[in-house]
Amino acid sequence: MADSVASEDQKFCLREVLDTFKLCLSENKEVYLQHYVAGWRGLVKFLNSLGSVFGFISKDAVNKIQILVNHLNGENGSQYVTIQLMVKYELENELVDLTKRGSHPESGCRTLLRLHRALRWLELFLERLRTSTEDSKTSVMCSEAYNESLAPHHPWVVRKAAGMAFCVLPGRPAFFEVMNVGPPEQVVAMLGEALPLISEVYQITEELYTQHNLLDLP
Ligand SMILES: CCCCCCCC/C=C\CCCCCCCC(=O)N[C@@H](COP(=O)(O)O)[C@H](O)/C=C/CCCCCCCCCCCCC
Repeated sequence: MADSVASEDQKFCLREVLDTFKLCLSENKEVYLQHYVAGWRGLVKFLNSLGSVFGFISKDAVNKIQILVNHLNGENGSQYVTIQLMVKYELENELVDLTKRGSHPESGCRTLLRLHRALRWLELFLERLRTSTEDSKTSVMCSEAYNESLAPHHPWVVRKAAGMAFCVLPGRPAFFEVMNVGPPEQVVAMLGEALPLISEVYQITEELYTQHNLLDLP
């Protein structure tokens, strides 16, 4: 019984991730960090269900999620409720390494930037998935999205490892099944619902980081 509860808990559900991203935005278009990291946690469940080849990616994502959770639960947690507050607080208190890595390797701003770039990958990948046909290859869609988003920020060795992992991605039918939504038409409909939300969260973060010149944090 305990086992089946645990495995249900670990099971990915696209609806859950969608709901979490809906909760991300406040009325004033601020991004709640708690829901942002919860969205990533949900996505990592998906990644984990694809097998150990993706372990190095999952590990990095979990590590970054944990850094942000530690900020949220820390003594200055109230400064991390939204990413807008986080940016203001960390910049005003000189808690961000702006030009080279130094004494703040785990700043919220730097850590979130890595996930923010990955969110762009997700947006591009899901859009390809949404408009794909039955015989489209997930590995191709995934690597195209990766090349347009994360790859320019990764060293050769990471790009190589990521490329090898993409090659073992399951085909579109199996992929849709893991999403745990229902038949392909429903998956496509739900992707259509999820994408504008993900895109809005991405755009708001992008504008905030642009305003503060934070898009190249080391
Ligand atoms: C809706 C369901 C379908 C899609 C579900 C996708 C699930 C994806 C879940 C998580 C994505 C992983 C997020 C990875 C964050 C990477 C952050 C990053 O860029 N880290 C690098 C830089 O960090 P620092 O060294 O500066 O601290 C780090 O070097 C990266 C290491 C690991 C490799 C990252 C490769 C990322 C590939 C993203 C595609 C994931 C493929 C998933 C396949 C569905």
